[in-house]
Amino acid sequence: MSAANQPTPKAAETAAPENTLEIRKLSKVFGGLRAVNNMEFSIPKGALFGLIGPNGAGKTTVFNMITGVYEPTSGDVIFNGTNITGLEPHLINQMGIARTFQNIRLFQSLSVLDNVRIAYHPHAGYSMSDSIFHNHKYEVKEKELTERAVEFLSVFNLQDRLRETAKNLPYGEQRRLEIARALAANPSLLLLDEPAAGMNPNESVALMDLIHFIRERFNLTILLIEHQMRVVMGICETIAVMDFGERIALGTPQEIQNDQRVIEAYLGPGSAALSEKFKRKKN
Ligand SMILES: Nc1ncnc2c1ncn2[C@@H]1O[C@H](COP(=O)(O)OP(=O)(O)OP(=O)(O)O)[C@@H](O)[C@H]1O
Repeated sequence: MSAANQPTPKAAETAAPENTLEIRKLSKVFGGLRAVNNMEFSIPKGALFGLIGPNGAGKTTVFNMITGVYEPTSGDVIFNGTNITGLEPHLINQMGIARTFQNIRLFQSLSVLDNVRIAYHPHAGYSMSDSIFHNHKYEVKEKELTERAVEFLSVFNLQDRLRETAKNLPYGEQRRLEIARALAANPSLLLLDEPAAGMNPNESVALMDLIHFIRERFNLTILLIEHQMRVVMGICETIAVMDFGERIALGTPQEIQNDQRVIEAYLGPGSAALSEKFKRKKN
């Protein structure tokens, strides 16, 4: 769909203004497979919200519908009171939603600095002809852009890595750089897809600190998919659990850990009853 043919975002009449994101009866069907079925949740401004579930539950498909990668089969995505369902990914990004990916996506052969400079470029403030003729305006704006990127990278403790090629960074630093790149677009909602995947326990703890830090520093609302339970339970205030495309539970980490359907989804049928028996025996 071209930008000119994009549906105009509509104000959603009933959206609660304090919610940054509302997912309403969202479904996605691939051929015969209902990957997401009537998914619903709301994320208040400033919250840290977790989306979990076994492999293939539909979590990434939800992310892809929020960010415009997939058009929902039905249902709505409301962002800051505006219906953004079906808009192109770049428009959704410009409106203030940024994401990271399950498999880190960086410009692997570029430097750390250039990875962030590229993310800033849509806001560079010079025209195509300024850049072709390398005029004074271009030089000044490029210098400003580099200074901003350096300052920004120091927030992520990557200031000593500016000239390093992205692919040569240790894994934990590549994750930090990916988050920095996403935040360079100045979003208000950040979607993190399995940020702790492949991390050792020390790196996971550092990541949890970083997520708390960026929420405060950049005034963010954060939606997180994560398989490492220690990370999800440790930082999320509310968690939605999916299984076979459906929401099977919603609550605080403590509520989720004790939910029978969640235990069965992760451990198999009958396991909730077994764990109850075990609890009673212990008592
Ligand atoms: N583009 C697609 N075409 C067809 N089927 C798809 C497509 N994308 C996802 N699916 C299917 O939809 C279902 C949900 O996939 P999804 O990737 O959303 O799950 P997930 O919960 O993110 O899993 P994981 O934790 O393993 O990443 C799976 O059965 C998957 O095979």
